[in-house]
Amino acid sequence: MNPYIHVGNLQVASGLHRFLESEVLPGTGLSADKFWGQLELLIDELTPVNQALLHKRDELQGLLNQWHKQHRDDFDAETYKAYLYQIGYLEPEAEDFQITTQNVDEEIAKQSGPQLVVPVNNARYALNAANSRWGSLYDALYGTDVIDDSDGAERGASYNAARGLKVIAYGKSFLDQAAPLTKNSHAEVVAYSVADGQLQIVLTNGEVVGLQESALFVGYQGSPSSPAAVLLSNNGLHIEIQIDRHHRIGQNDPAGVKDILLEAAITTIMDCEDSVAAVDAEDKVDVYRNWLGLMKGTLQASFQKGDATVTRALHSDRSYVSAEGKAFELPGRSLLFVRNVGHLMTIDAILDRNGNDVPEGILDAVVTSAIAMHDVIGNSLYRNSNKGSIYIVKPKMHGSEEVAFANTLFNRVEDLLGLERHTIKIGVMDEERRTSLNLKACIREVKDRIVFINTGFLDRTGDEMHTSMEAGPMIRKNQMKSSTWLQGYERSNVHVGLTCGLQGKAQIGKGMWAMPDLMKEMLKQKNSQLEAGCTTAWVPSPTAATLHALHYHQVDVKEVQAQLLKHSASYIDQILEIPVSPDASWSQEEIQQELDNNAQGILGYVVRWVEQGIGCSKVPDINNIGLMEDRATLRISSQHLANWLHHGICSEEQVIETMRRMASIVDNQNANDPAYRSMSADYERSAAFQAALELVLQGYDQPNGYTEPILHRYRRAFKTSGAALKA
Ligand SMILES: CC(=O)SCCNC(=O)CCNC(=O)[C@H](O)C(C)(C)COP(=O)(O)OP(=O)(O)OC[C@H]1O[C@@H](n2cnc3c(N)ncnc32)[C@H](O)[C@@H]1OP(=O)(O)O
Ligand SMILES: O=CC(=O)O
Ligand SMILES: [Mg+2]
Repeated sequence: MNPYIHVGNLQVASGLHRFLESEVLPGTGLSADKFWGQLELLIDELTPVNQALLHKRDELQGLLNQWHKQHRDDFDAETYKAYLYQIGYLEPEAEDFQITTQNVDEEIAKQSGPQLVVPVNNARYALNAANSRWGSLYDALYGTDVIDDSDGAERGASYNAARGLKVIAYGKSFLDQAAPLTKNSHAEVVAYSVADGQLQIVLTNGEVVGLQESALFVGYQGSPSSPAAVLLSNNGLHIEIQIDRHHRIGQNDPAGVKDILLEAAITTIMDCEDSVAAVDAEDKVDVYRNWLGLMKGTLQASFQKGDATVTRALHSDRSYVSAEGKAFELPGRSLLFVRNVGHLMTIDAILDRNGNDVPEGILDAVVTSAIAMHDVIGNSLYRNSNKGSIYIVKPKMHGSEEVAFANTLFNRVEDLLGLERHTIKIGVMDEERRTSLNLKACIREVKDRIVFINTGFLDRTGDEMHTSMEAGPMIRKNQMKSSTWLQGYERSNVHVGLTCGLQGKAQIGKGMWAMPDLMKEMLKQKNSQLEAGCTTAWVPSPTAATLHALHYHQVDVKEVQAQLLKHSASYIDQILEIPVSPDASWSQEEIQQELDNNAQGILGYVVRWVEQGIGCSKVPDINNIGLMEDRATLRISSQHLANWLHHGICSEEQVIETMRRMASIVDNQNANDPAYRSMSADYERSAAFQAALELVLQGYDQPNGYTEPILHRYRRAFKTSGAALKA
């Protein structure tokens, strides 16, 4: 436990105090005295506002519970809607406006491409993510199920040439789609060269051809007659054809192509929130220190990979010669956002004048912005924002008052740090029902600093269930994605974003692909997000970013948005359609299957969260498909069980029996992890098991169905008593 240092009326955990005074503030031009003094004022003034907003959430939830209880047998959509207006849950339609955000980097304002999310406290992954601006298409194809195993093309311990041939064929057909030749195929090319500013391409039959659209050729590396790389640009994303006739792949390729490098994760979210388990000052400093390393460009991670020790650092920019013969560079790294936590939690890293924990969202805003000042003022080995902006993603806000509060907080942080107004930009997660319904009013509150809206459909599904908990038993989890409310929410988000003028100025983002191993399926499905008008969509890994980049070569998002802008619509009625089952007529087998699946996901995730401090895990579902689980997916599973329990679809005994049975399965799944503690050995003494059970049995009472309060409590207890429990 960190002892506290008294600064003014604040008490600051000594580890955090040391970190701020000796690592963050030096080089920013800020004096520690001024920093602490201003922080105290900010905490004094904004904490009560934050608390009042949380109080309003509870009040509204209470009113909704009551209304649904009274109208179970006579639900009427119009009466319901009128009531939502009456209690202020639905806000009056905001007047038309256009956002006016300035100094937004091209990656956000102009380029459409994948957005990667990564737990920032994992330096190895965070660096990998930052470097995922470019990804090897050949590696991404070879290593995933996009290439099938038939005809001797399985993945094995060593390179399989049969699989390699399929990869190369896929890569060349991608080039034919993104940058077609005037004749024939990239598969028939024997040489790429540059002459008179044009790409010249020699085919196997000796014919010299060019690109159908010659402007797609934008540069090269090496000599014009025998380039080491040919750089193309399509739909605003770059493609680098890498040539090396001595390389083990290039030597067997007629044109010497060894790889196709794709511009992939254009932006990355360094996550302090749902993929991270940070419950005290010590954890928060770990989170912040990696963000500092990224903002100063100094972060490194050393780890064992096979027999080798790898040291990973940030990549530098990439150098090319343009078609006209001028040297130029392209960014080597993804543009970084940082996701702060929401308004809900407090943390004892700092105690206020009354000795109370401070709101964690306030702490995050101050510290992550102070850290990002190193980038803004040029204290960094590499530049993140060329426009001098700080990009913060703010999650889990409910309605426009809460967004206005985030705006006030960011104003205050700018004043504290001496930054120009609106240096701190905001990405608004549209992931709570009250925000989806009032999105226009929400955007209006931050119209001078907004740089994205994003449909976080996972949290949003959790909120959907909790908000309407009393309306009845919810449909099964896997039916949610095709339900009316969710379709309406996705469409509405794009529509509202476009009408508020986000195109060309800010991202309209869509949610996570949560099946990290099913890349073939992702390639089939995830282009639909672009066809629905988003400029970016979330991926869980660098490999997924590289593969998802293919979609942006297929779909011209600008064109899609131009078409969508021609239509006006309101989706409120669709969003308000509550996903309760009309008859709840599931068989006992179906019910048990749903319980098993939810319980397995909850336990598999919670056990690593509570006992190992891992905030994002790949957990097999009952069909053995590895799912990305984070706090948002936990919110869904726990709320779903809580809802069925509340409505008597299952009993408490059945939940406990299911959880116990699934705990054994999860134990077996983790059998090879030496740090793992069995849950089934002693359910009563297993902190993870008890936390998982409480998330369900007490799920009804959790604020908005959030999982943080229970997770934090158990993790903190485990951190102090864990050693004893392990013995
Ligand atoms: C609802 C929401 O809020 S979604 C947003 C929160 N979710 C996320 O941030 C998801 C982030 N993704 C992850 O944490 C991981 O991909 C997981 C937990 C899903 C799977 O992790 P693992 O089981 O370790 O993945 P796997 O073994 O397949 O791959 C590991 C490799 O991929 C890399 N990797 C995986 N995910 C990421 C990532 N998000 N960013 C960077 N690198 C990554 C690792 O660096 C590692 O490569 P290395 O050995 O070269 O370092
Ligand atoms: O944060 C993303 C979500 O889906 O929730
Ligand atoms: Mg979320």
